[in-house]
Amino acid sequence: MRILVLGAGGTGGYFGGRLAQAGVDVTFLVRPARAAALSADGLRLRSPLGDASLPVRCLTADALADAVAQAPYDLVVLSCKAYDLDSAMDAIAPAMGSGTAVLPILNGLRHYPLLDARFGAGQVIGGLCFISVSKADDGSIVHHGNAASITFGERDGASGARCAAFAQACAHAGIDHLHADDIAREQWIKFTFLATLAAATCLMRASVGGIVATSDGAGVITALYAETLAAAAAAGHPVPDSARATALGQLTRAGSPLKASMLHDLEAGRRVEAAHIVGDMLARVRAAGEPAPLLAAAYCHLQAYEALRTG
Ligand SMILES: NC(=O)C1=CN([C@@H]2O[C@H](COP(=O)(O)OP(=O)(O)OC[C@H]3O[C@@H](n4cnc5c(N)ncnc54)[C@H](OP(=O)(O)O)[C@@H]3O)[C@@H](O)[C@H]2O)C=CC1
Ligand SMILES: CC(C)(CO)C(=O)C(=O)O
Repeated sequence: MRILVLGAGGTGGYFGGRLAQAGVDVTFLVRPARAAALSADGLRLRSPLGDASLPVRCLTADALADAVAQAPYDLVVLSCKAYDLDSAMDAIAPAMGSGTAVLPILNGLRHYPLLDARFGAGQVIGGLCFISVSKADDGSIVHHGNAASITFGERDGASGARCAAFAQACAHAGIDHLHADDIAREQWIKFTFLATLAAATCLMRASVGGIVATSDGAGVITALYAETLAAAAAAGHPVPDSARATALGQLTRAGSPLKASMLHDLEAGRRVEAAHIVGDMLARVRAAGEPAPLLAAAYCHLQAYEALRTG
């Protein structure tokens, strides 16, 4: 399977790097500054699952059409931030021939209608990932903790040769993965968990452990999670009881250092995916006719942060 990974930041750098390390045919589609750094230093991973320093193939958008003419890609793994989606879709467009699928691993759901409109729903696989990872100032990919998994599946429920081939590539690279038969269910389990985590940790500027150590912290997080569950139910994908229990356990664990990647971005003064994650969840709960005062407070806070950040 020939794979093109858009972006060599946290998630794309980690998963693409692990695939490349195992000898899978991977090329990174990156912007010029990242291409220069990757050509000079290779891709460096710092991870509890093993450090690596790898020579990797990379391309910039202007060279993609020629590369595709020589040999098309089977799969494009999309790992940009949501606010870069338009430019990322422009960049991958020359690779999106009729036999090429795109697998987004972004958080949230709002990118799917946009990808469908641009490339056709049949070419868009459902995906998500669980990992805590970032690109350090020196360009290396720093993985925090041991979790590093990808979940993917055809959105029409078909078993699909392309997902099977990607599952095989992940297995070959030792990447924890789930080829899901109901990807919408997995997406809603992740989206409700993540939107709660992002809203709570960004609003309180604290880890889960820091929040639940306060007098009402666990109750606030539980109430936030309940707001998001209403959106999942209204979408026809209610979060199963066992998944709720697991999520709430993680969201209210005493002493937990867990923070959303959005809080890491916020603490570093970077742009955040506020509209894509918390704002979109809020809109979905409201469209379902349910109250969402805590999501509204979190989204208000994030918008105020963005306004201050951009001056
Ligand atoms: N980080 C994490 O722990 C997790 C993140 N996620 C989700 O994954 C998604 C990606 O996050 P993350 O990997 O952290 O983001 P990063 O910002 O670390 O990486 C995104 C990369 O995409 C590149 N990119 C954006 N637009 C283009 C373009 N047009 N052409 C080429 N490259 C482009 C950026 O390049 P450049 O450097 O040039 O700007 C950047 O390196 C987000 O939706 C996030 O919420 C999900 C789970 C965990
Ligand atoms: C919750 C987590 C860490 C899981 O991957 C995540 O997706 C994020 O913080 O963006």
